[in-house]
Amino acid sequence: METICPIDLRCANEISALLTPPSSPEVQEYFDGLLSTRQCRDIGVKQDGGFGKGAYAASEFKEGELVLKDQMLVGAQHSSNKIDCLVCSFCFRFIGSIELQIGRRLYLQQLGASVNHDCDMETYSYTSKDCRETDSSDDDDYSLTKTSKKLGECTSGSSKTKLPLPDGIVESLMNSHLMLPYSNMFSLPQAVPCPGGCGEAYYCSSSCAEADWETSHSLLCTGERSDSVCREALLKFLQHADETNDIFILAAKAICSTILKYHKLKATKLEGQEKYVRANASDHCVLSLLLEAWKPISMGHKKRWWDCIALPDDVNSSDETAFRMQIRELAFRSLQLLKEAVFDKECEPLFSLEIYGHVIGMFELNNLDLVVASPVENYFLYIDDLPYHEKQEAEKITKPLLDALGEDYALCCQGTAFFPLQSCMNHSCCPNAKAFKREEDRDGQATIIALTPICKGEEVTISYVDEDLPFEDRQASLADYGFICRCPKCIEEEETVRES
Ligand SMILES: C[S@@+](CC[C@H](N)C(=O)[O-])C[C@H]1O[C@@H](n2cnc3c(N)ncnc32)[C@H](O)[C@@H]1O
Repeated sequence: METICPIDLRCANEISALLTPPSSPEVQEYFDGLLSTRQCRDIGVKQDGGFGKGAYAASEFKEGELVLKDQMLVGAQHSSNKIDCLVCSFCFRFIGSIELQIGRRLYLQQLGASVNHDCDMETYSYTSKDCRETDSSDDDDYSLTKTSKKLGECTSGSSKTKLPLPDGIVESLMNSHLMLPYSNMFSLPQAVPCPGGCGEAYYCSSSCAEADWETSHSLLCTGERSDSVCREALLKFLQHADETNDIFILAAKAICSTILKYHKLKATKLEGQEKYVRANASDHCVLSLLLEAWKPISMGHKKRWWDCIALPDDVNSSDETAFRMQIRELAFRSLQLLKEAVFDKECEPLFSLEIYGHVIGMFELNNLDLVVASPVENYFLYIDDLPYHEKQEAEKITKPLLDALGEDYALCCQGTAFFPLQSCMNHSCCPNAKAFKREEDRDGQATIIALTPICKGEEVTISYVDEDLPFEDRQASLADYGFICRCPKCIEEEETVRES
């Protein structure tokens, strides 16, 4: 495919440095540092097992034991899920109050914002065939990767008739005039608005607001105090991502966090220098600092998005080249909008299509569903469990709300996130660990539990696909990750298939 992005030519050397896989000692040092900050017992990341990096047990694990709780490096709530719940834009905790969560949902429902939620819209043919996202309430495991949503794909999809409420109820829920019985048992952090004034991002605390601002939101905020170059272009970029694939928002967060980190590193470096050196500091890219800022992204396994995305079922294999070209053009359109919005001359290589494609590809190959359980569900369950008289009394108020909300009355926060340690885990069709999202683990983190006893020194493996599928289906699904599985189960079943 010919080059369509001039930055790819102009910054070829820098791009090559950014995409060079880190050395083994660098990998070791980075992940050892990360592991020291995580809730985990004795695992390590090594780069030698034949499939690139892998995670290894540094001591024994018993069946059912927690192997790792990993925090996301970068994550985003699905655009379509934003009407279902109000969560902290940085840590994804539910915020406001039970009343606000219910009132806001009903208000948006009334506005007809959930019109797209009947999932009848035509699916966007550019997105992965494997948008295997299921309703998380029915599914206890994380699904690895392919979490980007198709246009019109929805999280709330109840077809059950929702009963309307009398006038004024929704408003009084939203402005806290109506207090629901027992809701004080489920208090949520107050919603802190974005300091940039976008009115889009809310937080559970000022520390989350500050952290998000410093990490990437100062560049991606559409408010008056935004540091973006052009707010109109930013709005266009966000709209384009909403309409096509919200994985672009994740890629923008990764690029912006690298830019902000680069400038912080540069400022720290200049701090100790003479005044005239600071005044004359060039605005040329200091590659060593850009590489340092890029380190967390450099550690992720990557391929170009248009090379690794699975061919959708409705695309004929004879049209594969044209399809991949379209995907690349879609990414280029998104990149152009992002560039107009937040371009930074010193970090120009980050705006090359090569880098953008690899960042999106990294999310495509590694991401897990992000799931945070709704406190609204717990609230209604609590009411349901009350002693008979208290329940009857409470339900005079809560029952009409439940009826108005419909059967998907308490949807989880759903999104997609990159978990750096979990993403080092290789696949096996007979895995010894599993990424769960049990009720108690729906907190936005990736929870890895031992499925079998794991010995010291053994590789920790998870299954990227449903390991109970027949051999051929498993291999077909794994082709999306660009490898053929040669685990003992596959070798055995391959022979059986060949013999039959
Ligand atoms: C989520 S990453 C796992 C970590 C990866 N090995 C790394 O170096 O970062 C997934 C990629 O690892 C490789 N991989 C994982 N499991 C494998 C297996 N059983 N056989 C061959 N390659 C595997 C494939 O390249 C796959 O796309």
